[in-house]
Amino acid sequence: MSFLEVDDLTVRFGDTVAVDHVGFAVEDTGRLGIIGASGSGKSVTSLAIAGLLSETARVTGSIRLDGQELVGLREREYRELRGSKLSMIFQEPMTALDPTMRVGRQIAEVIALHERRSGKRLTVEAELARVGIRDPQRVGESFPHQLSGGQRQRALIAMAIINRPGLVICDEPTTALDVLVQKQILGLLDEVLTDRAALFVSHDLAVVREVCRHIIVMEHGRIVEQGDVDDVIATPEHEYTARLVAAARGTL
Ligand SMILES: Nc1ncnc2c1ncn2[C@@H]1O[C@H](COP(=O)(O)OP(=O)(O)OP(=O)(O)O)[C@@H](O)[C@H]1O
Repeated sequence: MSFLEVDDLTVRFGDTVAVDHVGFAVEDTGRLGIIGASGSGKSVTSLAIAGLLSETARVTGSIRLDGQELVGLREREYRELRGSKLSMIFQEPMTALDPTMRVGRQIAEVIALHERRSGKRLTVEAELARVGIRDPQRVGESFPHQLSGGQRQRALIAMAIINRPGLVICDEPTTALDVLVQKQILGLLDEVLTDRAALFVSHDLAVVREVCRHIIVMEHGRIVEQGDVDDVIATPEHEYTARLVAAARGTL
């Protein structure tokens, strides 16, 4: 049994089929890249797994995390799960962080939840240092707008791994960053995702290749190709994948 097993997942918004009979599996230290153009269903797939779709979404099929069925779970149960077994890292850290609260306090809140559950003591400074922040005290005392984009994303990554979740879903985690900082954050993700399962959503093939061995390619809500990332890039079988690879030439 894989750590994450998605079978026959379909998500509808009214008559729109956003995700169409999708299935894949991720082992407990595996990493799967989900790639595709805008509107192909990447985000809806990851939001379905995290239980963060709007109430208008109709989800059918099966999502099993560590053996537990998630489709049909109540919001309260999902919240419990998001605080323990799974977490998400989004594109824009400015919207994911509370602009009115110092970063250290936001991290302390997640730590408090974790300590209540695990009994383990953690400190804000150690958690910020874990994600490569060199001056954790200053960063902890800052408001989000006083930090660089890279520092904000590091703070969010710290929050996402405090509970040591078995699955981390990264949705375009470096898209908002400039190329140099993007490289650093990808290096950090590569490090912090080592002992867990990860889903890595991106429209950028070069980014996915940095961190994932396996990818699925989505178009119009369906998986049109999957396999080893280097094989897919070298010999794309689907015409849509070939176009993605051609568009990414020069960055691969
Ligand atoms: N809340 C919603 N209500 C109605 N339709 C939605 C909703 N969320 C997503 N969709 C539709 O589902 C489809 C898939 O969207 P999704 O956001 O998963 O694409 P994506 O591949 O992640 O694209 P992007 O890279 O732009 O984020 C799109 O046609 C989108 O319009």
